[in-house]
Amino acid sequence: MFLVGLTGGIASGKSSVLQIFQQLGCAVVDVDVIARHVIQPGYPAHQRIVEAFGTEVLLENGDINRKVLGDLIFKQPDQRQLLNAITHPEIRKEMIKETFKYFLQGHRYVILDIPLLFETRKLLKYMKRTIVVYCNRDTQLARLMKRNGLSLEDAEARVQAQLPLKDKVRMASHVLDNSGEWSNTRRQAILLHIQLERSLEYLPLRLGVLVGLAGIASLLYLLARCLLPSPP
Ligand SMILES: CC(C)(COP(=O)(O)OP(=O)(O)OC[C@H]1O[C@@H](n2cnc3c(N)ncnc32)[C@H](O)[C@@H]1O)[C@@H](O)C(=O)NCCC(=O)NCCS
Ligand SMILES: Nc1ncnc2c1ncn2[C@@H]1O[C@H](COP(=O)(O)OP(=O)(O)OP(=O)(O)O)[C@@H](O)[C@H]1O
Repeated sequence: MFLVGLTGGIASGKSSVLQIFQQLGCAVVDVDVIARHVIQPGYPAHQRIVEAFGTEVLLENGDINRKVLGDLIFKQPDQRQLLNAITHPEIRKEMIKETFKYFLQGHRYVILDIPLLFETRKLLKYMKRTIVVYCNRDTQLARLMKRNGLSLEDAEARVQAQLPLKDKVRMASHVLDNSGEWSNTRRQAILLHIQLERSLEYLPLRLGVLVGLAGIASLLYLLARCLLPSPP
């Protein structure tokens, strides 16, 4: 198995592209979904967020008020770092669990949608390939304002909380241009999936595991022969 990191800018179309890969039967991990999960009431990150940001970031039912917390962290880099320090370790633990599950199921590759892959860089070394979902800045802002009901100023603050998309494009091994029609993006994603499915990059890890298992089996066999009495 090998890992493919999918990233891009806010509202550039990562989740939409991830859905295509999922429909094609790929193993996918969505970090935004995990990020929502680990800050639910009862999870350690929830308590730490309340300790750090106060009860003002809570809704009446105890859930995190995403709008209030978002407005806070997208405009203040120090607050953003604080939230990242609380949430990212919890997110990474869940990602590892989900990825390992796919490994056991025998998938050739797993696509992980990691919005901040190039910003935090912690997981970059584990990615055999990286995909950036790109769209031009005006389209990005327009889609973000429409989807989240944001003003231009708030949308720009969110875009600026991340590395410029053009820089991410330069660092990627594959780029999917999602500036145009949806059908066009879909075509690009399908072609990339075919390419990834044909890749032999899954073999080293699979062979490594097989060799390891064979080694353990041989050891157990030798041990059994030494310990068990030999037949008369
Ligand atoms: C601040 C929160 C509550 C805002 O929630 P909201 O529903 O408005 O946004 P959502 O979670 O859907 O995220 C949308 C996008 O915002 C961007 N984004 C989210 N968090 C961050 C961050 N800390 N820094 C930069 N960009 C971010 C990503 O592109 C993400 O895909 C939420 O994003 C959050 O808990 N963020 C911290 C966890 C995190 O870093 N997530 C990003 C993936 S590691
Ligand atoms: N090719 C497209 N044409 C028109 N609208 C699109 C296209 N691609 C995505 N969108 C719309 O743009 C918005 C952002 O897309 P999406 O949620 O997939 O982005 P994202 O990168 O996952 O966002 P985030 O960073 O916030 O998680 C959505 O409302 C989606 O429906």
